[in-house]
Amino acid sequence: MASLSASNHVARVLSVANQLADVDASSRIADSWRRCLIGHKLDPARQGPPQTLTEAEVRHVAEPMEQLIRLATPELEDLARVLREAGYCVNLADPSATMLWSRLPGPADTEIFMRWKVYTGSNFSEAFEGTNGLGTALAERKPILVHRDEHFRAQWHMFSCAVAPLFDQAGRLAGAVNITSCREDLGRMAHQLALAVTMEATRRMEGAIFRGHFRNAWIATVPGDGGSGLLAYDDDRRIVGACRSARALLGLTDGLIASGIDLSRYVKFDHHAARGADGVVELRRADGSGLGQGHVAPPLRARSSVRPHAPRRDEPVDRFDALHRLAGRDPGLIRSVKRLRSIGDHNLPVLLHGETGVGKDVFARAIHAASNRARSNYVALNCAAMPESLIDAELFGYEAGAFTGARRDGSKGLIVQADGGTLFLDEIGDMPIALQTRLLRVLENREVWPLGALKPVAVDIRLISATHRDLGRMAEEGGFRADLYFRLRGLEVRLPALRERADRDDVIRQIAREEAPTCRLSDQAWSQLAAYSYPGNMRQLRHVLRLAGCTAENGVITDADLDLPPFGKAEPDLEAAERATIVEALRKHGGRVTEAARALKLSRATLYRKIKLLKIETAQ
Ligand SMILES: Nc1ncnc2c1ncn2[C@@H]1O[C@H](COP(=O)(O)OP(=O)(O)OP(=O)(O)O)[C@@H](O)[C@H]1O
Repeated sequence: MASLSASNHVARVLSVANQLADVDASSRIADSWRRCLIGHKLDPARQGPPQTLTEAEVRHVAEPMEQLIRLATPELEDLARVLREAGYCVNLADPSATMLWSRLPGPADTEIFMRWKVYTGSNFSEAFEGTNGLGTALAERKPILVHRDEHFRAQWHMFSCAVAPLFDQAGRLAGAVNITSCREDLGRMAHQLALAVTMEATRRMEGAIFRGHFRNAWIATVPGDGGSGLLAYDDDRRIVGACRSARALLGLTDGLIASGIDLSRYVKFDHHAARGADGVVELRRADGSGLGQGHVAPPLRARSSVRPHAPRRDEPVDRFDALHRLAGRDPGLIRSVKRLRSIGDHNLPVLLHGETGVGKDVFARAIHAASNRARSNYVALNCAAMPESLIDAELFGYEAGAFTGARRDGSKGLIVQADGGTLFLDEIGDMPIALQTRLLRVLENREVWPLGALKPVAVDIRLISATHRDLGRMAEEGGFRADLYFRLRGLEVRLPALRERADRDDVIRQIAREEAPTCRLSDQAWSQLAAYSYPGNMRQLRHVLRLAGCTAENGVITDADLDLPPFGKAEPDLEAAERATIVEALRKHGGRVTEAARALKLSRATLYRKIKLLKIETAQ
């Protein structure tokens, strides 16, 4: 098909979509153009790059697919090697058409992919970019070639994309494999061949993903017209998994698989022969009719006795993942997580310090999840929210009839409930002095005396406490027991206010995605969000964006949708202002103290002194 000028292309798209002309575009392309014009209300003449995520955002999006990507990578690398010479770039995208893995071809072709952002992080969903290989294959869940001016937007006409959707071990759409070329010398036929190669490679990826997922099960390969299917079954010959083809071939559903249905109801073969050297077997249906020659492979655990032990790389997942996610790219927080990691499973108390809404509770939960106590209780109490007598009873417990109004059978108390796990005491600075003394005794003796009890109860707890107050100063001034303060701060972690975070923009983007996933931010809205000081920190940002997501029109959050009340103008806080200025200067200069000092017109030594005095976290 000859390349058309942009305006001709627009006229052509309009006539196809309005069914005024019978054009030479295939019916799938014409259907997609109609979806783009009428359903997504896209303009074929619009120009501009695709939406692209930052590195941190890509990491966040890719996280749930980490195991799948790892299992598919060897095949993806092979495909990229085979197609590199022909100038194709190769990408793996998630179901929303965001590229999460890419290999660019040689230097001659790479520049154009970079210029047009055909790389990791870019999103090619049909709803944004119009008809294109990735977006359309994912919308239709079918392989497709979108050749040059079959693209909806004229700006993509230099590219040809061939894409095969990728299905996971349960037959669900997990993403798609894309190959894109901008070589003018390659015609449609060449791209059709490359699409066939890509579809084959994608089937092998699906096999690797299935086998990796069901590595502890027996795997039967069942021949079929539309490609062979994979069935996983356990030692009792109950089906535990089936790939998309096997489901279609044998009529298996999630419900049947979840019920642990017998393999013999679907496939029969000689199990003794299946354990032979090559695992090749004759397969029959339950009614005795032949299915053809198949293959059975034993579980990996069985194979590991004859093979060198294969590393189980798809085993979970770093316990510290949640903490790393919360730390984002803030250097101070990253250092704190490193320190937490280095103390390992030692039962060191942690004191979290930070303003309201910075995430002290979620951070405490993440510390618990990263510890060897993760499977035991996490028990939390907010000391500011209760009167002294109630904290006493809640925390330390009491015997039956210990006081008027007590529960008839007494109460174990939160400390005992947290035995073996973690106790989180929020707003510890508000704990009355008498209770501080009792708590100190618990920490020193590792036992609790419930009110009215005749003997103590031994406990093993990890204590995490949190405060927005300056406990050190309170201890100096007698408002908090100094010995308890030192006991609590085995490790002190300062959670910065949102306005101080070096990765503030990342956090705003991430929370916008979570709270208003179908909206985008206008430039003015973005400027306001980035400049605001957030007295309520993450909690406030979440609320603001949640509300904005509800009021936004046409999927765009504007500044009018943002409820950001003026803050901090009434009482100038000189220390906070100085702190904020220094933090901002450090942020601007990538945490480099010398450069920040120069910008602030201070000597390096003075800046260091102020950093120490104001307890500012730096990357150095
Ligand atoms: N790093 C983060 N990224 C995104 N959201 C976060 C982050 N940290 C906290 N939040 C969100 O901010 C809100 C407040 O968090 P949390 O309750 O842990 O704060 P807090 O410091 O304990 O507040 P308070 O001192 O008022 O009890 C929650 O909705 C939480 O999910």
